[in-house]
Amino acid sequence: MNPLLQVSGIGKEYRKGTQSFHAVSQVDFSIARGETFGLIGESGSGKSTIGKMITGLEHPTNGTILYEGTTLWTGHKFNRLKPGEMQIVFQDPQSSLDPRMRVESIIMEPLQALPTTERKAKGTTEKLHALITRVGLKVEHLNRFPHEFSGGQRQRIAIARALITDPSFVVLDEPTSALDVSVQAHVLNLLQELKRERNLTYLFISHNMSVIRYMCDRMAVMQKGRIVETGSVTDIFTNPQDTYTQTLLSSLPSLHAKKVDNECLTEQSYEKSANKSS
Ligand SMILES: Nc1ncnc2c1ncn2[C@@H]1O[C@H](COP(=O)(O)OP(=O)(O)OP(=O)(O)O)[C@@H](O)[C@H]1O
Repeated sequence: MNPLLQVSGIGKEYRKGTQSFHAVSQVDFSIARGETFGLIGESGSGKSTIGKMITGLEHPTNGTILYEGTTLWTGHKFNRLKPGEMQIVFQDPQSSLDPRMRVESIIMEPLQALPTTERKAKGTTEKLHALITRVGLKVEHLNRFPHEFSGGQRQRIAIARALITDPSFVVLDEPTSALDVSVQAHVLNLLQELKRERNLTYLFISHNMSVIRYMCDRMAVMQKGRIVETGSVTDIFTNPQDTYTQTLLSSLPSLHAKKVDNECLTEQSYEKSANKSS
């Protein structure tokens, strides 16, 4: 079957004066429909730049990006195939939500990119109320401003905003890294449920191996702008081939540890937190 997204040889070079810096070099991967594909690597390894290039927020210096077999990045122009088809959720809802806008306007804003009939169909009061409730907030919250919410609630608003256009593909760029551990678990479980309910495909960016293991089917490990290893999460966790991947894995206390801290959330702790909330 053809992949939903295919990234081939993409690179991003930033220039400052006469200096140039390759943030991303020769990156290849593909994501099948319905899959969650993880990108992991240390800070500055190029993960966010890849997410931005796929969603058209940055233009690749070279390479190609295909979506449903159609070229997204043509080498000089980003072809947005269907408005709202692809969305992105950023790490920090504090800075990604406009503090002067009420929640209703924030969530509805992406619909502006859609043709009028589609905008009207997707932006009904009924759909808005169903969505805000589904992400765990209340209808009365629609009239409030971002500063009136906790970090976890703000990320739920960002998730609702990403889903209002009924996308098929969502880039999740460190969506829980700025949140408390117990809140992280709830938001990750919400993302899993929404994926199932809405047949979503995710590119999941994280620097946390445990989060990647919990969320993803396949993954790529990045170091200094390049992918050093790609494979199924199971294969990479049980038999890492690259020395950098081995180092990342060896820094995990234990995949079966009971310990819960900010750096390592185990699968067990997600389940425990999720059960507590239900
Ligand atoms: N607009 C820009 N201009 C110049 N350099 C940039 C720009 N955006 C990113 N970079 C540089 O590109 C490199 C990759 O950045 P990127 O944000 O993609 O890394 P990352 O792996 O997502 O890191 P983090 O986990 O810290 O977000 C970094 O060295 C960064 O400083």
